[in-house]
Amino acid sequence: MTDAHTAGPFIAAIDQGTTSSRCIVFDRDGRIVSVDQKEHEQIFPRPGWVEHDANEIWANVQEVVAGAVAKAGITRDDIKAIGITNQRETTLVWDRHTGEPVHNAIVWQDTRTDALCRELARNVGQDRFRRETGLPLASYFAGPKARWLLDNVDGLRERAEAGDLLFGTMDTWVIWNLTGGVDGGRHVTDVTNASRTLLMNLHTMRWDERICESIGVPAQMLPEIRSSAEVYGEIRGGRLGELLGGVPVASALGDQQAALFGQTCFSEGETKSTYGTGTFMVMNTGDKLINSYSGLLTTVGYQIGDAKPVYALEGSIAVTGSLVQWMRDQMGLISTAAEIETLALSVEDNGGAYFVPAFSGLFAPYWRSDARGVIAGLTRYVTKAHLARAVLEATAWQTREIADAMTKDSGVELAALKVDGGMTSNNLLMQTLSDFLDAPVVRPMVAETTCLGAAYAAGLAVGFWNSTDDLRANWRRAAEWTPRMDAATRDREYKNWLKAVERTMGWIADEG
Ligand SMILES: Nc1ncnc2c1ncn2[C@@H]1O[C@H](COP(=O)(O)OP(=O)(O)O)[C@@H](O)[C@H]1O
Ligand SMILES: O=P(O)(O)OC[C@H](O)CO
Repeated sequence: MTDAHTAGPFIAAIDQGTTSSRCIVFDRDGRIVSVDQKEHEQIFPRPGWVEHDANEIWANVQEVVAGAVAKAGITRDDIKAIGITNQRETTLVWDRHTGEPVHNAIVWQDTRTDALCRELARNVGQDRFRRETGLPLASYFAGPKARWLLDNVDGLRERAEAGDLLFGTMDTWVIWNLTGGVDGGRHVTDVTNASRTLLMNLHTMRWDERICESIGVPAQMLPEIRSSAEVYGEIRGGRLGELLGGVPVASALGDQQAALFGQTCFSEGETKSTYGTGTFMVMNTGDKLINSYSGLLTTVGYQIGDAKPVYALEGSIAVTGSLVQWMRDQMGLISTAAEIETLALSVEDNGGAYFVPAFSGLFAPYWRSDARGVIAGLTRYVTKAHLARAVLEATAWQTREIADAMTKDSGVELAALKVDGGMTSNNLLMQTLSDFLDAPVVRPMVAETTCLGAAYAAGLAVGFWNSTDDLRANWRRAAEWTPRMDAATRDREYKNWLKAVERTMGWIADEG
C-alpha cells in the first residue's frame, strides 16, 4: 500500500469499529499511505445481547497502529498527530486504579435495556429526553446501558459513587489507554460521542444533571466533554509509548460524524450516507439545533476546538448490508455479497415483492421495537431474482424515508447525496438510490471516509491543515449516478413500500 511518491509528514487515524479496529496513515492530500486492520470477537451471551471484550479491542488497537506505522515505513517524527473515530454508543465501565473493565462492553445493537427504556418513558416521559438530548429513549444509546451495568454487576453502584469507576464509549477507552491509562490517562470524550449517551444536554454541551439522575448514572464516573478537534494528551506508556511516545492525540468523532467530516460536508444542508451493516444518513444543520418531529435524531456533527458546535440530523437504519449477508448466509441464495447485483440484474423489476427487514424492530423514522420483518406482495410469479431486487430496494426506500424526514424537519431539499461504505460498490443499488431519491448520488475517491474524517480533525487541531477549505480541495468524485426513473413509477412504488412497512408493525405484542 505504501506509495513511493508520498512524502511526509503524515496523520494517523484509528477507527475502532463494531466488527474490527483499523489504523490508516494519510498524507497531506488525504491519500491513504498504509492500512492495518484486525477483527474482534462478537459475543452473544443471550438473544438480543451483544458484547465486546474491551481488553481484546485495546490489544487490537495497539497492534493495528503498530502495523500501519510499520507498513508505511515511518517513525514517530513523521506522524504529526493521531485521531480517533469509533463505533458509537457501545458502553464500557472500568476501574480507574487497575484499568480493568468491570464487564464486557455492551454494544450499540444490544437490546437488553428495552424494558428499562419503556419504564423510563412511563416514569419520566419521552419528551424531556427528546428536548434536552435530541434522542428518543431507546436501547440503542449509552446511558441506559451504563445504568444496566450499575444495576446488574455486584457492588458496582457503590464503587461508582465512591469515584472508583470510569464510564466511557470506545473513544474514551482508547484515549485513556493511549495517554497513559492508570498512569494519568485522560478521561475525556468528544461532543459527538457524548451526544449519543442520552446524558448530554444538546443546548449546553454538558452532562445534564437531572437527566443523569433520572437515568441513574452518577456524574463522578462521566468523562470530561471536549471538542472533536483538539489535543487531549500525548501517546504515553506501554507498547505504543515506545513506538510513538509524544505524538499528540488530537481528535475524536463518532464514526458517522467522522464520515460527515471526511466527506467534507461542512456547509448546512450537505448530507452523507454510509452503507455498511446498517446505514446512517447525516445532514449538517449548521448552528441550528433542529428538534425532529419526524423520527430523526438530533445530534452533534462536530466541533473544531473553540469554534461553535455544528449540529446535525441523523437517520439511522439498523439493517441494510446485513440483509445482503442474511440472503447469503441464512438463505443461501447468493454465495458472495456482490452476487446480489448480478442476480437482481437478471430481472427487470421486483415482480411485485417488497422486503422490509425489520429484523430487530425499526429504527428511524419509526423507532418501533414491536416491528418484525415482512416480505409483502408475494405471488407464484416471484423468483429469487425478484427478491434480490427487493433486498436492494429496501436499502434505497429506507434512505428515501429518511431523506423525506430530513426535508420535513430542516426545510432543506436534498441537492445531492454523498455516499460511502461497502454497499456503494453495488452500481444497481446506487442507481436505484438516485432513482428513488430523485437526486444525484456521488461517491468520493477515498472510500475510507471515517478514518479520513478523524485524520482531518486531528490535522486541523495541530495545524497540519489550516482550514476546512484545505480539506474540501482534497475531495474528489469517483462516480456519480443521476435519476432515470419517471415520477409516476416512483410514486407508485413508494406507496407500495409504505404499505409493506405498515404490515411490519405490532408483530411483537406488548412492546413499542
Ligand atoms: N456488492 C455489494 N452489494 C450489496 N451489499 C454489499 C456489497 N458488498 C458488500 N456489501 C455489504 O456491505 C457490508 C459491508 O460494508 P462495510 O462498509 O465494510 O460495513 P461495516 O463497516 O458496517 O462493517 C456487508 O453487510 C455486506 O453485505
Ligand atoms: O462501527 P459501525 O460502522 O458499524 O458503526 C456503528 C455506529 O456508530 C452505531 O451508531
